[in-house]
Amino acid sequence: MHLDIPSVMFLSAVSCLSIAVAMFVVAGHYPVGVSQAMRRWGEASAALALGAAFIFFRTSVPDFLSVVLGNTLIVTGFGLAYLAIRSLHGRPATHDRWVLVWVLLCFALYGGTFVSDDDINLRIVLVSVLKLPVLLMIVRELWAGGGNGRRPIEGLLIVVYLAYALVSGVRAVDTMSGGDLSHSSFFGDPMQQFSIIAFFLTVSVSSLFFMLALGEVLTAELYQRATTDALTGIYNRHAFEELASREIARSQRTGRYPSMLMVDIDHFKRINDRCGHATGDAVLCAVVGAIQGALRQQDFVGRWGGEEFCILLPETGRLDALMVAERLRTSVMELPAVDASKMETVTVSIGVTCPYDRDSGFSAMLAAADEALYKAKFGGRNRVVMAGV
Ligand SMILES: Nc1nc2c(ncn2[C@@H]2O[C@H](COP(=O)(O)OP(=O)(O)OP(=O)(O)O)[C@@H](O)[C@H]2O)c(=O)[nH]1
Repeated sequence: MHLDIPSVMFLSAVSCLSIAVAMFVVAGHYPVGVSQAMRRWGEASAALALGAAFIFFRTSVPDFLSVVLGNTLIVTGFGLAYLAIRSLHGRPATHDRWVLVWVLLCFALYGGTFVSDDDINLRIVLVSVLKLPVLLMIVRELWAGGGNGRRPIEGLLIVVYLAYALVSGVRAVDTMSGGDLSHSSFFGDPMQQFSIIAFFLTVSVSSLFFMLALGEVLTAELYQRATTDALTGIYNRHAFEELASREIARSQRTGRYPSMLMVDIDHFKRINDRCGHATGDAVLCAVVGAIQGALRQQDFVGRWGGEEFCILLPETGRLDALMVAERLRTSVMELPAVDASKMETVTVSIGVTCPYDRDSGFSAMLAAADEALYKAKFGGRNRVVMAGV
C-alpha cells in the first residue's frame, strides 16, 4: 500500500476545517454548556486545520510559516481541545491562561531554533516533545471525567490521545538517536510518515468520539430537564408517575408492597400572600429539603402540583409508612423560619396509603392517598391520616 503523505496532511486540514465549520454553524442551537464546548472544539479544529495546511504547503510557503506557525497552531489546537473537554465537563475556564502561556512558550522555542540554528532534527524533537504535556493534560482531564464520572466514550478518547503521545515520544527518540533528515526528505522519511498518519487519525477519530461524547452529555441534560422540577430539583409529575408505576408493578411480582404518601403544605396561599412569591418558593424548597431528610435512600419524591408532593416508600408496610409520615410532618414543623420577620410556622397535611389488594395500581393508590389527604385537611391540617381508617 502506498500513501501519499502530503495528501494525508491535506486531508487532515480539510477534515479539521469541516469539523470547525460544522461546530460553529450548529453550536448556537444547543444548550449553553454544550454549545460552549462545541465552539471550543470548533476553535481547536480551526487551529489544527490551519497548522496542517501550513505544513502541507511547506515547500511553497516561507519556512517560518510552515515550521514555526504551523507547529504552534497544532499545539494551540490540542490546547483548545483540552479546554473544550474541560468545558464539556462543566469545569470553569480557569486553565485558559496556562494554555496560552504554553502556546507562547512553544512559539518562542520553535522560533528560537528557527532563527538561531536551522537544524531540522532539533526542530522535530522539539515539536514532538512540546506537544506531549498538552496531550497528557487531555488524557488527565478525560480520566477525571465529568460530574457523573468518566463516560465509556472518554475511555476511547484516552486511547486515541495516549497512542498519539506515544508516537510523538517515539518520533522524538528516533530523531535524537541517529536522525539525519534533510528538508527535502521530510515527507519521505518513514518515521515522519508514520507521525503524520497518526496525526490524521488522531484529529479525525478524536472529533468523531468528541461528537459522540457531546451527544451523551446532551441526552443526559435533556433527560434531567424532562424529569426534574426546575424549582425544587426533585422528580416532576411525569417522571414520578413513571418510576412509581414501575416500582408498584415490581412489588406485585415480589409481594413486597410499597406505601404512598401525599403531602400538601397548609395555607400556602396565605404564605404567598403575606410574604411574597419569592418567599413562597423558598418555603417550597425548604419543605422539600425536610422531606428528603426524613426519607431513606430508596424512597422517592415528586412534585405533584403547586404545593403538593407525592412520595413512594418501596417495600414499606402501613405502620412504618405512618411512622415515616409522622417524622416528616414533625421535621417540616421544626423548619427554621424562611423569612424571620413575617414567617409563620410551616406545616403539612399527609395522606398515607398501602395497597388494599395485590392488584392496586398507581391510580388506585393515588386516589386513596388523595382521599386521606383531604381528610387530614378537613380534620384541621398539620396531621397524618391513613387511608381507609
Ligand atoms: N410561591 C409559589 N407558589 C405556588 C407555586 N405553585 C403554586 N403556588 C401557590 O400555591 C397556592 C395553593 O393554594 P391553595 O390551593 O388554595 O391551598 P392552600 O392555601 O395551601 O390551602 P390548603 O391546601 O387548603 O391548606 C396558590 O396560591 C398557588 O398560587 C410555586 O411554584 N411557587
